Amino acid sequence: MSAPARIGVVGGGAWGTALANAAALAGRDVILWLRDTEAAARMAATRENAAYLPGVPLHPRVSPTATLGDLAAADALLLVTPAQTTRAMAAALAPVSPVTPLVICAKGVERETGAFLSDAVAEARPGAPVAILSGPSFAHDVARGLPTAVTLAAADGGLARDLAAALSGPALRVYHGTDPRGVEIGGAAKNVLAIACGAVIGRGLGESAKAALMARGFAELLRFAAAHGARPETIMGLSGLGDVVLTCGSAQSRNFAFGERLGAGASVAAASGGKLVEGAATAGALVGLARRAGLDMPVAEAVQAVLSGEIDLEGATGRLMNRPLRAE
Ligand SMILES: NC(=O)c1ccc[n+]([C@@H]2O[C@H](COP(=O)([O-])OP(=O)(O)OC[C@H]3O[C@@H](n4cnc5c(N)ncnc54)[C@H](O)[C@@H]3O)[C@@H](O)[C@H]2O)c1
Ligand SMILES: O=P(O)(O)OC[C@H](O)CO
Repeated sequence: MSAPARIGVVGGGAWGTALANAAALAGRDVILWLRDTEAAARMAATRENAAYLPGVPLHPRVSPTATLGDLAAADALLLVTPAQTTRAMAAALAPVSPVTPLVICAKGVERETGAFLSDAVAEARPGAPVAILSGPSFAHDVARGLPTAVTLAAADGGLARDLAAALSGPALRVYHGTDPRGVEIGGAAKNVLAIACGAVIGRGLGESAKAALMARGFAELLRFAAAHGARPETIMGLSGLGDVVLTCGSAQSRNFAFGERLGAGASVAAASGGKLVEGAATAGALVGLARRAGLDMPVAEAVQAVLSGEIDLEGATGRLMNRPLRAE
């Protein structure tokens, strides 16, 4: 494909709006679809997404809409609703734009089926090219034009290159690649690890413990990725290591903040503060995939055991610290 001129963004939360602004800054015309008609009208009138990105002006090239059919004019579609809704969104788009390339920007694994999002989307919308965009990127940073870099990968390297060029702008540098599995695994798994790191800080176990957990969690991410056909260099890049460092090191992350509140004694139900916590939705599916592949993922297992109420945080810490000693 040649570089797409019009980008459709599906989902008007924090990340969808930030990506819409970034694509507009990159020179694209952007159709931003929201499911809520009133919210779309309000955004069009006020030129601001007050619910998710207050104080950030919407770029003039971004047109909010609640009409799914408007997305038919787009040359590429970014899927930016929560991971657990990605399959349904892709299916809803099938009649509107059956072959338009889809870029999955959500981070997670399907809870019900254990499917990677690229497989879920391919099933829901066969025949349409699929790409993944992921990397260290807080919506509030990107929306304010602060610089970062992410990776966009697709099986078709030419498609990935064209899409990356279309979305790259003054503050968002989009690298391209041909390992979509590696990119999606990094984005999904780092959220689970960030919950664990947040919990360590919330319990007052210290920065040394957090660093040790991050490193061991990263080792299990590498094992998981290799067993699922991803390339190690992808995991060492922006969408793996880059996003682990960001998300596990900042209370700006919703996953980290959720873990931190759990560590401080909040219940699982209360700890999200009503925000989207993708790692909580993905932990069980990630652990299920690891078990099926015969992989040892003690950090992800500990997160899932705490979330399911099987053990408390003290029990999880004891379990991790008392594992048999082994070579690194
Ligand atoms: N916020 C970030 O910094 C950031 C950065 C990179 C990736 N992501 C990923 O992007 C995805 C979305 O995150 P977000 O931060 O935009 O979340 P958000 O909570 O800010 O917004 C989610 C949006 O999706 C909409 N939505 C929810 N369910 C829907 C459904 N069934 N159908 C249609 N729309 C629905 C909501 O109304 C809302 O507009 C997540 O997978 C997240 O991991 C977020
Ligand atoms: O706020 P979080 O934890 O969903 O993280 C946002 C992004 O994924 C960071 O790259």
